[in-house]
Parts: sequence; C-alpha cells; structure tokens
Amino acid sequence: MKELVARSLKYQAGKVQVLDQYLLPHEETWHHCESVAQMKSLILTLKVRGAPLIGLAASLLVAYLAQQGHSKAQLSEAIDELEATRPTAVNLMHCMRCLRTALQQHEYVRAVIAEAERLFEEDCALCDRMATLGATLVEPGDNILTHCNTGALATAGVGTALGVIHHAARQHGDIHIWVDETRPLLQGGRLTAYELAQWQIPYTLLCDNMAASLMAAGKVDKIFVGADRIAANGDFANKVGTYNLAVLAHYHNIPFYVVAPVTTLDMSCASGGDIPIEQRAEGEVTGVSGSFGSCQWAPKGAKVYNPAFDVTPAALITAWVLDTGIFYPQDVATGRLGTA
Ligand SMILES: CSC[C@H]1O[C@H](OP(=O)(O)O)[C@H](O)[C@@H]1O
Repeated sequence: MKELVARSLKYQAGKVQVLDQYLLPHEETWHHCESVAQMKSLILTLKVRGAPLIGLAASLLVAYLAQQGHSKAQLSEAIDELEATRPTAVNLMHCMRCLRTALQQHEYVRAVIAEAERLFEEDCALCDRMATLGATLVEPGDNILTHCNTGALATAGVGTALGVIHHAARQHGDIHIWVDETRPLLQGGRLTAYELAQWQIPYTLLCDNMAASLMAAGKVDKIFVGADRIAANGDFANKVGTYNLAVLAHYHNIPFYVVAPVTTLDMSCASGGDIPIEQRAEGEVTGVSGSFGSCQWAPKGAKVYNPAFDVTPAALITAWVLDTGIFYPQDVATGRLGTA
C-alpha cells in the first residue's frame, strides 16, 4: 500500500493511523488501528467521524488486513461488520460496496488495496472541486453560518461545507463564520472552531439555540452545511439541528446550501423518510465525559431523545453543491440531481 496522508487519517510506516477527534482540540493523539473491532470502536465513539472519513478509514483497514494476508472470507466478514457500524452516513456503505466488488477479483489483495487507495485520493480531489464550486456562491464580506464539522478532519481533503468556507476565505479574505457549537458532542465548538483557527479564518462560536436570533437580526447572509445521506428527491440527513437551521433560513429568506460528494446521494432512498437515523446513548445528552471534562447534569434515570441526525426536506434547500456541479430545485424536479 502506498503512503496516504490526510488531516485525521493516514497509512504511514505500514500502519493505519487515526487522529482521535474526541480528544480535540486540546489533545492531538493518533491511534494505530489493526483490527475490525478496534476500528468499529473508534467509529462508534466518534474518535473517527465525518461521513466521508468513516468510509475511508474502514477502507484503509480492510486494505491493511488484505496486505496482512487475511483470507477472502475474513475480508468479506470484515467489510460486512464495518459497513454496519453506523447506519446513516451512506459514504461508509459506498466504500464497503467498492471493496466488496474488488474482493471478487482473482487478484483480490491487489484489487482491494488499489480500491482503498483510489477512494482516498478521489475524496481528496472531489473536496477541492466542491470547495471551488461552492466558493462561487460566497460574496466578499459574507457572514456564513455552519453546523457540526465538515472540514479536513472529516474527509481526506479540505472538507465539504467547511472546504467551501476555506476556499472562499482564501478568495475574499473578509468573510466571517458563525459556528454552531452543535450539541451534544460539540463538533462545531471543538472541531470547526479548531480548524478555522488553524486556517486563520475569523469566526464566532454560538450555542445552537442562538442561531434564530442571529438570523432575525440580519447577521447571517448564507448557511452552508454537510450531509450524511441525500435521498433521490433531494431531502437529506445531516447532524441533528440542521433541520432547525433550514426552517429558520426559509423563514428569514437566507440562502441554505448543502455540500457533499455525489457518493452521498442514495437513489435507493426515494425521500428523507427512507433514511435510517442513528439513535445514540443517553449519556451524551445527560452530561459529558472526555478530555473536555466529566460531569452529569441531568437527574439519574432521565429519559433521553438523542438522534444523531435529522432530515431536511428538499423544499428548504437553495442548492446542492456536489463535486459534479451546483444543482437547483429545477434539477431535482427533472431528475438531474447529481448528474455531471
Ligand atoms: C463531511 S462530514 C459530513 C457529516 O458527518 C458528521 O456527522 P458525525 O460528526 O456524527 O460523523 C456531520 O453530520 C457532518 O455534516
């Protein structure tokens, strides 16, 4: 396998290495991953996270196991297990489907390794295409609001929605970013703030429930978010709280853009109602535990609702920024969403 290096995932010195995103921003710790069980745990605990990245990390691990001499049957089992780790982000299923096809080849070891390398390098290239396309929608002086984390940490390239912001800031210089902290796991407050600071892009952090008053005050010009799965009719699933922003943006006539690789499109889902939504543990809502502290604020035994994602209907979306182009509602209506 060739050396592959991204912001939070790399194959280097013969090892699959992942940056522990749960410990960011205060600790940069890399884990060396050698087994399916270990990769599943890293993905389930969001130490490895981000729709494109979880697919790529799983792919690198399968390629590593192939290189280590695992049998076709063992690799097939590994692919099935990894594919079932998190149900919403379709990039994971896309990557595992690609490896399953490679595994059917006679020279399956070489084919699986080549496919994992292709997926990694392809994601890096299409992040740049999306960022370049999306930056054409940004104007000098824009105040842009974003949700969760969709940067280089979540992909093999510059990111999706945050990649657009990165390229737009390089072009216009004077844009400012409103960062939703993104309860309960604070991907915005911990990771997006961290990436924007490293890129020296001005930002202001806010609690998710503050976005409405910001829009009412006319302080948000555009909203850019990522996606975990886009249905055939343009509805999409993304980090919970995205739907809130879309409804508010519609009410306040603020352009609302979703940015994702075309592999996020799942034509087998006719509409958003067909997208499986991951439900997560109560402890993420009742308190916090990790490098950023540990305490429980809710009473013991509190009942909790903790969906990791929500679904935004296509009617609330201004445009879909994919690596194959920028698509508008009329493109969805004529079945052109995603076509190059
Ligand atoms: C380019 S990342 C897309 C997507 O993934 C994130 O989910 P998670 O942090 O649970 O892995 C979030 O929904 C991002 O918008």
